[in-house]
Amino acid sequence: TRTSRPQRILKAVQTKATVGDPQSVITAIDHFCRHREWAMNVGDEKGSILDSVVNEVSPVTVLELGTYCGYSTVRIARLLPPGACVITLEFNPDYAAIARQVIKWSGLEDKVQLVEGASGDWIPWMKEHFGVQAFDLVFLDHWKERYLPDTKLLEECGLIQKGTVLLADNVICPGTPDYLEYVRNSPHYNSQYYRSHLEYTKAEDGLEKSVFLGY
Ligand SMILES: CNc1ncnc2c1ncn2[C@@H]1O[C@H](/C=C/CNC(=O)c2cc(-c3ccc(F)cc3)cc(O)c2O)[C@H](F)[C@H]1O
Ligand SMILES: [Mg+2]
Repeated sequence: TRTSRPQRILKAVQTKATVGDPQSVITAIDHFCRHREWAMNVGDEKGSILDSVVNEVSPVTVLELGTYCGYSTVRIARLLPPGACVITLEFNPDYAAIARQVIKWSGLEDKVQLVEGASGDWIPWMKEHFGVQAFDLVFLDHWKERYLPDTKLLEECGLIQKGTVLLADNVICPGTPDYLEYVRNSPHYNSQYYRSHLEYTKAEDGLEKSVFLGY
C-alpha cells in the first residue's frame, strides 16, 4: 500500500539531511513541505518566532502537545542547553514512530522525552512520573479544541506557575477561539499575538504567547 505522508517526510530527512545536524533536518522537512507535499509542521516562518520565544525564555523544562513528525520538537530541542529537555506528547503511534526517527536523525534524543499517549491522560502524571515541578514553556500544537481544556488541566495540576509561557500555534488558522478568548481576557495571563502565515502558504495565521502572572 501507499506510504503515509509522515513516512515520506522521514524519507526526505533520511535522504537530504545529515545525521546529527538538526538544522539540516529542519531544512529538509521545510523543503519537502514547500515543494513536494504540504504538511502541518509549524514551518519556517512561524518556526523562527518559536525559536525567538525559546531563546527569550531559555527554558529548562518544555512541554509540547502534539509531536506529529517531530519538526517543532527538533526546533525546540536544538536550542536547549545541556540539562534542559522537552517532553512531547503524541497519541498516534504511527506519528510517534516517525517522530522518534526524525529526532534520532537530528541527534537530539538526549534532550527529548517523547511520550506516546493522550495529553488528558498524561498531564496529571507529569509531576510524579517525570519529576516536573512546573513547565517553563508549553508549546500547544495538538487538536485545536483541546488547547483550552488542557490549559485548564495544566493549571489544576500546578504545572503552570508564575512566569510560565504558553505558546500556541494556529490561533487564526484553523483557529482556537475559546482558547484565545480565555488567555486574552484572563487577569492571570499577559497575552500577545505574533502575526505570521500558515506554514508554507500565504494565508494568515499566528502564534499567541501568554505569560502566566501568578494567582
Ligand atoms: C487531545 N490530546 C492529544 N494528545 C496527544 N497527541 C495529540 C492530541 N491531540 C492531537 N494529538 C496529535 O497532535 C497532532 C495533531 C495536530 C493537530 N494540528 C492541526 O490540526 C493543524 C492543522 C492545520 C491546518 C491548517 C489549514 C488547513 F487547511 C488544514 C490544516 C495547521 C496546523 O499547524 C495544525 O497544527 C497529531 F496529528 C495528533 O495525533
Ligand atoms: Mg500547528
